[in-house]
Amino acid sequence: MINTLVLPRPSKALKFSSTTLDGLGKSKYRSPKMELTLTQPDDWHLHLRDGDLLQAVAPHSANHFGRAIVMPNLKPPITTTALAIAYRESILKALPADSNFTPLMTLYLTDTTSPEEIKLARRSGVVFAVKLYPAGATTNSQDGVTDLFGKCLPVLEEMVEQNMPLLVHGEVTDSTVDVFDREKVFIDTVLQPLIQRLPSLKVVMEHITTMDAVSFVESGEEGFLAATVTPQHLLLNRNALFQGGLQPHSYCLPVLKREIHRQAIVSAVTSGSKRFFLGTDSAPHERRRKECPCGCAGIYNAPVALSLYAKVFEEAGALDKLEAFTSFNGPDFYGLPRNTSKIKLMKTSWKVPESFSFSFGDIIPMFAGETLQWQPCFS
Ligand SMILES: NC(=O)N[C@@H](CC(=O)O)C(=O)O
Ligand SMILES: [Zn+2]
Ligand SMILES: [Zn+2]
Repeated sequence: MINTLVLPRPSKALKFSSTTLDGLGKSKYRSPKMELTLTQPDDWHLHLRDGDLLQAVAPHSANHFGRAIVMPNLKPPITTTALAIAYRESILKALPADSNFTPLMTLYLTDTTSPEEIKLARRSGVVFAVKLYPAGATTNSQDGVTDLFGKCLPVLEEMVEQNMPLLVHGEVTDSTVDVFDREKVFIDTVLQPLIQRLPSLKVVMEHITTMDAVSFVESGEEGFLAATVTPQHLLLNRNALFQGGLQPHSYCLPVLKREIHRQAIVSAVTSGSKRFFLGTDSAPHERRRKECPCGCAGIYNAPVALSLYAKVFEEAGALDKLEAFTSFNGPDFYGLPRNTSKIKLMKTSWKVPESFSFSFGDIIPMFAGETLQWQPCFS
């Protein structure tokens, strides 16, 4: 299925602009009028959290995405199939009544995860991957793996048996390694040896940030090695962290890198390669946990992600490649059916809210208060 770029369709566009676009009046509608019709996208890397945060953010993802790989780094983490089943139930309860959103659950790998747990996960039908957090690498990773080859080989071998993908936060945690080099060193010291040892293990390198990761993924076996890519790593370089002062809402892990890396990632995803697919890494934290002396890592992008991906592909002159990235490459890699429903993106200016306010606090979205050009809408 090829995505359709229709230009112009004035009457339909105006109808959408007045009735279905959030907070948007006809007066803001700009020419030339364009709309993109895409097979409904999925998000292959999402943090939905739990409790109040889950209630707050689940509708944003459910509005735009059909399915999402839900990350297991809760406190305490989702380390068993039983916990994943219970977490899935609470996600389903947090969704709007008419939502068809499907959470695809993951297990948090630890030094003590058993091969039997992988069998249970596969049999459950609701767990679709296992997530590797090197202990100490990122938010809520303290229970992660301390020694992958020393502690986890039997589990990884069982994952090969069960055709269960390993999703990887690809950074070393050695404090003597420069924070901007941690992804590259992880590729050289962990991922390369892992793939050599277990070539039939399906591996997704999550939220890639460097040209080194691009080359590594491109050199792997298609169908066995792939990567998710976030809006922030496509649109921002490390200057964004210090633009006019310290910018906590641009801080995520792996940290933003140099412009040359951003460009390599843009080239990779807009090339049409099947090895790269949409994973927002939308990672909400309450404002007071970001704007504080030791602010935590994570960017909340669920409400803006599709607009931002469209912007990247448009600026690269590759809108014809957008749909494969948002809607085909992910399910194809996971061996799941592609979605059949469609969504539309309208080329129209809209302002990103400054914040989302809830009784428990505020969440600041990526590009808060800025004007974007593509807006998802539903007819
Ligand atoms: N990306 C982030 O900066 N943070 C994520 C964890 C992760 O994906 O590494 C989070 O859970 O907040
Ligand atoms: Zn991560
Ligand atoms: Zn993440």
